[in-house]
Amino acid sequence: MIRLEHVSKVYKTSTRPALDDVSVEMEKGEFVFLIGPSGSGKSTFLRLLLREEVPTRGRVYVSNFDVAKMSRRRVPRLRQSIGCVFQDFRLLPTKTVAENVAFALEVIGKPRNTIVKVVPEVLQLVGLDGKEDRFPTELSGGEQQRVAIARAFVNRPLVLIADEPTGNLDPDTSQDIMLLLERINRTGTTVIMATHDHGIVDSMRRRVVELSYGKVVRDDARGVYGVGR
Ligand SMILES: Nc1ncnc2c1ncn2[C@@H]1O[C@H](COP(=O)(O)OP(=O)(O)OP(=O)(O)O)[C@@H](O)[C@H]1O
Repeated sequence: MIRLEHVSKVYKTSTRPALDDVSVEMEKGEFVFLIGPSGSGKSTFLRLLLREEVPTRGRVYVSNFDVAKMSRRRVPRLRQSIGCVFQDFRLLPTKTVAENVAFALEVIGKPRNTIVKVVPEVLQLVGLDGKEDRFPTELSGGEQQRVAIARAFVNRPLVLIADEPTGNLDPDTSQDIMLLLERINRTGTTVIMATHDHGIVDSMRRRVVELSYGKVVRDDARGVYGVGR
């Protein structure tokens, strides 16, 4: 599903590689935590999957996309197969909950009758039925993240990338968001989550890929956040 082969990334303004000869493979349906200290390369890893950056060396494959080599014209198709969730939710403030989710389908040209059918379904899946007409400012942080997850998932992506999705949430709300990401993962969607949250990683016991100075220093099938720390 996802394969990086000897990937290095050196940003133009930097001498030290942000990623340094990374080779890793993730299967369809896996749940993978990407961990490591600030600056270790997690966001760079995720940006390469989305073709927001191209590697300096190496190959990146997502599903049947040769991400680094594909033409610019095909990039929107790649991005349609990857849903994204961020720490700061990134909702459109002037749109309601339902409109935020519908917008993700409108921009890729889905027909109206599909949109009116699937938006309520996904809002129910994330536990937001009854709140479809609220604006983001009228929601708690946890609810806003649910909207963001609904928006990321409504097009049934192959992969869901979550970059610190619980970074702005309290522990109980974080736990609820993790249950939701697990539920999405059970539908067969590969989930890759960058996080600094020890508690979540330790309680879920999923695959843990640890980066340090741009290198993969650990890859455990049912890992915890810190080994020997
Ligand atoms: N656009 C950029 N231009 C130059 N250097 C960059 C750029 N983006 C990231 N870097 C550098 O690349 C390295 C890896 O950064 P990256 O953001 O991937 O780390 P991270 O593990 O996601 O960190 P954090 O946990 O703080 O989000 C860092 O040294 C960072 O300063």
